Amino acid sequence: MIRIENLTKHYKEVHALKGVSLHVPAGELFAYLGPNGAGKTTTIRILTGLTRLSSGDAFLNGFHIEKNTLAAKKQFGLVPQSVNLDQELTVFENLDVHGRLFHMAARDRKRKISELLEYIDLKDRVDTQSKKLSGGMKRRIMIARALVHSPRILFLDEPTVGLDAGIRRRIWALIKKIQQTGTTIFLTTHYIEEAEFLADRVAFLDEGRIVATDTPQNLMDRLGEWAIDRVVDNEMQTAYFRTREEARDYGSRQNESYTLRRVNLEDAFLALTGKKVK
Ligand SMILES: Nc1ncnc2c1ncn2[C@@H]1O[C@H](COP(=O)(O)OP(=O)(O)OP(=O)(O)O)[C@@H](O)[C@H]1O
Repeated sequence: MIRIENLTKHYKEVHALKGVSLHVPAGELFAYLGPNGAGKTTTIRILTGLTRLSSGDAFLNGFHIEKNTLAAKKQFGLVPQSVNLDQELTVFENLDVHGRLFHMAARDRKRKISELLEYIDLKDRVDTQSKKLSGGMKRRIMIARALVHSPRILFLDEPTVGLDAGIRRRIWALIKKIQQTGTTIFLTTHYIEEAEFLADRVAFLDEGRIVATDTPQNLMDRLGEWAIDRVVDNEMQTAYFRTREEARDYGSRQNESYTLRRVNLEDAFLALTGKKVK
């Protein structure tokens, strides 16, 4: 559904993408994970026609993004990182404008908007001015807006950035629900637990290069199941183990106090790049 081949992007002397290739099959929820500046937004901007690529190819549902732009643009909905609803317009008007851009008939727009507001549990806000909504509601409305024209692919750029933990979980539930309708979802995040919870597969992006692509479980299994953290000479050191017993045994032989915990995706990223995601 999404195919990227050897994609590069230069902004003058900055090499934001240095040859990214990946394939996301239909229906998959794919997370693109990396620290600030890794190139996540640049990739989404290229795929959605907001920035031109420097070299390489990219296809959405078989349509080349620069040779068959119009058809490619119909394949996706985009939820950008920052809130860009028209604050003066009502919820209905914000969604309706989007439907008009895709030349949907008035009756179809009305039906689809009502269906989507029901789906995201905000039907009672249909006539509310967008500026009166909470941050979490605005995010849900932006997701609904991206779905008005029934795209096959949904791009979510940091969909829960700045939201508190409870609201973040609500958005996660909505994203899972959308995937269950068969939509392919491409999500960027620097919240490790978001990728771990949501994604079928994850790509780790570091300085414009993909360093690993796999399921969250396989990426973590490369290290083991248990980790021991301890502070040695003011530095955190982590050791990995297959079993809890091995880890406990190791811990009991150390002079310092230690913390025993399960391996997470952050460990996998750190092991591959030497960096933390956050
Ligand atoms: N318009 C631009 N002009 C020049 N450099 C840019 C531009 N947009 C991005 N960059 C640079 O390209 C690199 C990748 O940026 P990008 O925004 O894609 O990263 P990101 O992984 O999305 O980070 P974040 O999590 O902060 O959004 C960074 O070094 C950034 O400074």
